[in-house]
This record gives sequence, structure tokens and C-alpha cells, in this order.
Amino acid sequence: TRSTRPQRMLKAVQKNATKGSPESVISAIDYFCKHSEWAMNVGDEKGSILDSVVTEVNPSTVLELGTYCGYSTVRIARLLSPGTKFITLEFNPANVTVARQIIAHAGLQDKVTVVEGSSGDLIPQMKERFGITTFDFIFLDHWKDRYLPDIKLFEECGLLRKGSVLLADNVICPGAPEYLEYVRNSPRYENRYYPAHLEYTKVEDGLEKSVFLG
Ligand SMILES: O=C(NC/C=C/[C@H]1O[C@@H](n2ccc(=O)cc2)[C@H](O)[C@@H]1O)c1cc([N+](=O)[O-])cc(O)c1O
Ligand SMILES: [Mg+2]
Repeated sequence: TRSTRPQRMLKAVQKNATKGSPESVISAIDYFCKHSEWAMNVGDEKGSILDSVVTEVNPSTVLELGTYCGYSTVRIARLLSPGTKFITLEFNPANVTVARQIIAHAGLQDKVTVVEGSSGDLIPQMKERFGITTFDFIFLDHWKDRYLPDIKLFEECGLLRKGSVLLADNVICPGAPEYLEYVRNSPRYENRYYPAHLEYTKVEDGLEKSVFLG
């Protein structure tokens, strides 16, 4: 039967990227998406903004919602200090399999734990299963209608501390209007919008950074 796009992306990484080089894995995926098949990775333009926010925060605990094939997972993991706890949640088991291989090709398998399941089920388990008290940095890039319920879940589970940074992809395209309205109207968040474009296109998109004020 026909392969899937994530499987074809993995093949392109294994063929074109140098083992142990996160930068070459990132480049190989971006090349694949620009010249072979578009895929919903955060991409190079928004990825550079992600890099700058991760570097600025220099987090000790990180959560990513929506591993997909592991592109942003590799972008984040390559920037983390030794000893940082990084967890990424992926709902689709086939994507978990591809992502783990792409992360391993980059040599970053010891930096991040890919957990299979839904954010709604797993976020309340973060403390007991992974010994997390609060997250310093959270990247939201999963189902757009889950951004709002999940930020509320972070608050309810006490997973945010004064200064925790949330960065949300696709707040324009496909869009997360309810999430944007929530963080921008809440006195508990300080927000900044980073204008950019939908990965590998000229379509308008952007990232919203929200700092929890406690
Ligand atoms: O729809 C988008 N992203 C949804 C991502 C979903 C991913 O998150 C996982 N997940 C993990 C945990 C969960 O709880 C739920 C899902 C899913 O199994 C999937 O791997 C999207 C779409 C476009 N687009 O142009 O159309 C562009 C983008 O940058 C996007 O991110
Ligand atoms: Mg996205």
C-alpha cells in the first residue's frame, strides 16, 4: 500500500541528512517540503522565531503539543541545555514512530521524550508520570481547537508559574481565534504577536507568545 507523507519525509531525512546533525535534519525536511511535498511543520521562517524564544527563555522544563514528524522537536531540542526535561505529545501512533526515527537521526533521542496520547488525557498526568512541577516553556502546535481547553487545563493543573512562556503556532492560519481572544483579554497573560507566513508559503500566519503573570 502507498506510503504516507510522514514516511516519505522520514525517507528523505535518512537519505539526505547527516546522522547526528540536527541542522542537516532541519534542512532536509525544509527542502522536502519546498521541493517535494508541503507538510505542516512550523518551517524555517516561524522556526527561527521559535528558536529565538527558546533561546531567550532557556527553559529547564519544556512541553510541546503536537510532535507530528518531529521537526519542531528537533529545532527545540538542539537548543536546550543538558539536563533540561523536554516532553512532546503525539496522538497518532504512526507519527510517533516517524518522529522518534527523525529525532534519533538528529542524535537528540536522549534530549526528549515522545509520549503517545492526547493532551487532554496527558496534561493532568505530567506531575505524577514525569515529575514535572511547572513548565518554563510550552509550544502549542496540535489541533487548533485544543489550544484554549489546554491552556485552561495548564492553569487548573497548576503547571504554570510566574514567567512561564507559551508560544502558539498558526494563530492566523488555520487560526485559533478563541485561544487568541482568551489570552489577549486575560489579565493573567502578557502577549506578543510575531507576524510571519504559513510554512513554505506566502500566506499570512504568525506566532503568539504569552507570558503567565501568576
Ligand atoms: O492542523 C494543523 N496542525 C494540527 C497538528 C496536529 C498534530 O498534533 C497531534 N496531536 C497531538 C496531541 C493531541 O492531543 C492532539 C493532536 C496530531 O496527531 C498531529 O500530529 C496545522 C495546519 C496547517 N495548515 O496550513 O493547514 C498548518 C500548521 O502549521 C498546522 O499546525
Ligand atoms: Mg503548526
